[in-house]
Amino acid sequence: MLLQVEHVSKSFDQKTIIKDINLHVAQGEIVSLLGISGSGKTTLFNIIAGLSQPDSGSVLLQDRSILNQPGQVSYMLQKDLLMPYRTVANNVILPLLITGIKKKHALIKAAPLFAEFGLSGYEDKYPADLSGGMRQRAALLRTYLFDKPLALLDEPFSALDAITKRALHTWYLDIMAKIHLSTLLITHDIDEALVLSNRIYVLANTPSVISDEIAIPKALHDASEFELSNEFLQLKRRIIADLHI
Ligand SMILES: Nc1ncnc2c1ncn2[C@@H]1O[C@H](COP(=O)(O)OP(=O)(O)OP(=O)(O)O)[C@@H](O)[C@H]1O
Repeated sequence: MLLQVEHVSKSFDQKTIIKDINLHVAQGEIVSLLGISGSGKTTLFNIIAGLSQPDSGSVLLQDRSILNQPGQVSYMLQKDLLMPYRTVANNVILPLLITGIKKKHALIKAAPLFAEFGLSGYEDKYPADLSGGMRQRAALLRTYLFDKPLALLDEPFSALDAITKRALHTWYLDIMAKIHLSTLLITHDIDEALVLSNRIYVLANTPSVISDEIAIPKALHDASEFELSNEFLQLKRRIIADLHI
């Protein structure tokens, strides 16, 4: 198993936020953690990223504990956080520069990926020159270049308008089919979770527990117009019931 989160609990100021969380991500899977705002998604994300310590429980990456060890997984935050004064290329290659690769070599290594990520011709532009969707693609490319076994994406598409978001979902599934980046995706968007994930964990109740786990069969994703199908609606109803909304 790539990632195993076992019996993780965390409180702030004597208030338990997440309780006895168990989840896993297998190699190549896209798994969503779905919960309403304030349910503790970011709290769990920070624990997996090694930025925060749980009160109890363990986090294993490839069978090795990564508790309190930042830098073991790559992550992308809600806001893309590209540096405004660096060109797109210079933003994207940061993970390579951090590992000591020379800028010239980093640019050579990243060059073919600009086309893959739909950023050809924008290498020398600045983040402000890009659309919101392009900025998210650049941030995702930067996350990918961290070259860690697992990527944590915290609501990567939440700041986008509905049409751009839908286009980016299609793009995301295409690129994932090529790069097979194992991903734990945090979202509060039920449709997004259903469209993008192999499996979904629903975070609900107070304190938050994993209240449901839903596998989306590949055949459903492959079907045309999955989003308009009865199966989609049934799964959405189930999640709405899980979330008590
Ligand atoms: N460092 C902290 N100190 C005190 N309370 C905190 C801290 N971090 C988070 N919390 C509390 O934990 C709860 C869960 O917050 P968290 O950010 O994990 O939720 P979330 O599901 O990611 O929400 P959103 O979708 O709005 O980002 C909130 O009530 C928040 O106020």
